[in-house]
Amino acid sequence: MKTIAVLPAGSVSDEAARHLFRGEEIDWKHHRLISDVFLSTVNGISDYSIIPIENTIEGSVSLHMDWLVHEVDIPIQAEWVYPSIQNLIGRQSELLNGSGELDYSRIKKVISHPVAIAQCLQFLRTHLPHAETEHVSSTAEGVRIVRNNPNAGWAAIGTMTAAANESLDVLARGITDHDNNYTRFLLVGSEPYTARQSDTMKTSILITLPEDFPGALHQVLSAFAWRKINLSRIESRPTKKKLGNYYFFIDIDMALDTVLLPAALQEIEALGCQVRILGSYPSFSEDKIL
Ligand SMILES: O=C(O)C(=O)C[C@]1(C(=O)O)C=C[C@@H](O)C=C1
Repeated sequence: MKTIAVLPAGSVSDEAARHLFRGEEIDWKHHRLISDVFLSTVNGISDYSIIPIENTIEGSVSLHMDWLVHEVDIPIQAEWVYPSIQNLIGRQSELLNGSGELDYSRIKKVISHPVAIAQCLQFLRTHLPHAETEHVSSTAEGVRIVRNNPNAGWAAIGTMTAAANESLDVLARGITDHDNNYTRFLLVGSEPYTARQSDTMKTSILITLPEDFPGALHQVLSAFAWRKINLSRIESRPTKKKLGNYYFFIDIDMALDTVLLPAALQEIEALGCQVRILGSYPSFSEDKIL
């Protein structure tokens, strides 16, 4: 049986993980903090960790990308997308006005993961402009805090699963700014993921450019372009070593052993760039796994 580390039960990560591994018997290790999710696999307690990496509305989850690059060295073994459906959760009985209707003005604080709050800004501006927001380590953690603090006038943003787990009410359903709100998740660990096959493979690499080499990025991109190698993402992040120094996180739409790719990477190394392979893995789009 595989052991998999993930954010708490009822988080979007937990729902997404159960979806990818449906039908399999898994020993789930739930952690409050994403750092502990990573470390569980680093320390050999889990076979894999589940990491949310990018969201339709909010973009890349920088903290998680930085952990993947700076703090740990575990390969990516799969990626998949899963819908992030957020709801306003609380205790309805505490929030009714004299006519027995839900009264948003009674909600003083909304607690959730910062990425989930960012996905629901229009709803918050429209219905809860007076409420303060508090960031916590997962949507499920926010729901747990609301459950533990009755009569405080607090609500959380989270999943229907978390509301059911904590016996709270769903005060408003589907409150994200856009309906097509998906999160891309990574499965990291030392063993390849073989439970499902995908006809789409990806390779993620990290490129550090040589200093004082005008046009280096242009030359790197040319190495892919003239071979007609498609890149699905390119993003710069600070190296954290010197102000103004960046590395480039690049997703390539092919497996590492595809004929053209090793030659492109050799060409890039010959320019004096450092290339780190973060993984070569199957990619599952929502219509393939839903
Ligand atoms: O807090 C959760 O439920 C998570 O799984 C984390 C996370 C994230 O880190 O982006 C994942 C997806 C959601 O859209 C919001 C938060």
